[in-house]
Amino acid sequence: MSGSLMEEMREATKSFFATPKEEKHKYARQEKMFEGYGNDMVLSQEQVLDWTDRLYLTVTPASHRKLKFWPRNPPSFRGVLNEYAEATEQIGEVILKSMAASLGLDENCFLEMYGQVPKMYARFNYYPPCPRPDLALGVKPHADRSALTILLQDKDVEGLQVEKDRQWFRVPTIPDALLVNVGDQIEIMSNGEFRSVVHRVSANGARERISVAVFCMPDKESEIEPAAGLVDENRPRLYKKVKNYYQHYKPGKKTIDDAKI
Ligand SMILES: O=C(O)CCC(=O)C(=O)O
Ligand SMILES: [Fe+2]
Repeated sequence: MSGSLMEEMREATKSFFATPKEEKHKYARQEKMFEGYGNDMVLSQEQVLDWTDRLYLTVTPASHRKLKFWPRNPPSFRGVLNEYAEATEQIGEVILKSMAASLGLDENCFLEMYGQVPKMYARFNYYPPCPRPDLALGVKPHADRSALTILLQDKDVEGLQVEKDRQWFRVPTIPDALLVNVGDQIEIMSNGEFRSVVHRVSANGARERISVAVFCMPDKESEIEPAAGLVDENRPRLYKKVKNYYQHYKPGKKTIDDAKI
């Protein structure tokens, strides 16, 4: 993907979040629905909210788009997102093939489990400056329920952190790079060879930050499970067969634990 397309996507995202709130509310998500503009879905009174505003859209297949949630302002938004989605889809495919091949599997092994109608959702994240960054997080620790997440980070402002060995490590911003996170579904398909990464976003006292996460997902009718080539007497099967995994979310729990044998 060209650096200029990344920059156009960042600019369109910033411009959307900078429009007046009446404009953004035209795309507001309905209660209990994930698609549209808003913030955290409130599932309990004790819930601590993330310090962020979001816009959540289905981007592929094009026939599943709900255009009523696609911003008209800035006017470039829809065209840029369309182009960005096509480029991202191709990158996702190349990475899935390479990941399968790197494990000695047929390169189409993961793609075949993806089924007929793989999906991509885009989540546009806006993190306003936070008066008490010591008390809040932009996004709480979580692992993505996608297969892969292709992340376009802010060009200037850091915030993302990944967990390894019970420690948090900051992820630097690299202007012309996309960051690819392994999600839960690749962990399952690879029988744990690739691990879904736990990550969070810190709050920033001085500067706003944006990011665009594209979640790549198998068809919800498709069953996914550890690839047969990765299971033998020395490598026991670690995960069950799952379907429509994205909907398995349980607040406060690690979704992947449900899939473990
Ligand atoms: O803002 C970021 O860098 C990460 C956002 C994220 O983890 C997500 O949207 O799932
Ligand atoms: Fe995430």
